[in-house]
Amino acid sequence: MIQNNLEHMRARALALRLNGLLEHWGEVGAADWVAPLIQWEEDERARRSLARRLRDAHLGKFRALADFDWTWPRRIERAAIEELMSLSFMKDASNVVFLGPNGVGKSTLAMNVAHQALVQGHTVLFASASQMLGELAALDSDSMLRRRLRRYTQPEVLVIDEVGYLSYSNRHADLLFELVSRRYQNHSTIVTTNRPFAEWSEVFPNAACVVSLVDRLMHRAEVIAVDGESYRLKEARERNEARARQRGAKKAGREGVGA
Ligand SMILES: Nc1ncnc2c1ncn2[C@@H]1O[C@H](COP(=O)(O)OP(=O)(O)OP(=O)(O)O)[C@@H](O)[C@H]1O
Repeated sequence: MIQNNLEHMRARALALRLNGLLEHWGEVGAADWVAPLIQWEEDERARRSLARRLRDAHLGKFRALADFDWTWPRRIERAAIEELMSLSFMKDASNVVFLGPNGVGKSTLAMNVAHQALVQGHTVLFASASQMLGELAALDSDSMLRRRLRRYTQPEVLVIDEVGYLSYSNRHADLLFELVSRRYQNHSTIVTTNRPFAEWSEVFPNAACVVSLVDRLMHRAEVIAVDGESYRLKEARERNEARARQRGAKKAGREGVGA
């Protein structure tokens, strides 16, 4: 038992590359202070790794799933979304597509899944479709393009947000196809879009690669459809109603004092 424990601790020290400690393992391996030292080192490295991956992911601020109002959307598959949080879709590099109209929480849900992947130790990159494709299309040297494509190919989860709000050129379509092909069967891609795939030929008009692009994205993909009224509009309406009530209360107060 004690021997097993020592072996296990030595393996952890090896994984941490604590070479100085390993060099003197025969003398100090069984000492009381070794276990906490290894634990501190593991905790600190995990903390730094998460901080680094969070910084590189460019997720920005988002509402946590715990504060998501499941009763607001007319249609939402809560169980399917909660299942996504287990990240099982990443095991076979499946993709996820959040489909629905404006303001129903597609980006928020995608960001929650992406954040869960970060917490579980994966690398993530969040990008808006137009910013990403615009940036790639502006690169005129092949070597820069290859390098930049790698930035979007390597993360274990790439979120491409808001495909479909603008219409794109053939060059944009080719770049998205290139990216999706490189990630295909290697890493998961999460897409948010307001347009069903049947309409992507309008998002990428005249682009020859649209059918192949959709084919690769959809080969292994879970489509999560969310439908309903915009939560942004709901919040704006509630803010206006609260302001109107405040104004009404102030007016009533003034009239009350004057009376
Ligand atoms: N059901 C919900 N409960 C709580 N907040 C929500 C809900 N749905 C959306 N929101 C909030 O509304 C705002 C808009 O949501 P989000 O950007 O995720 O929607 P979207 O579907 O991606 O919209 P768009 O397509 O316009 O980008 C965010 O601040 C988000 O936190």
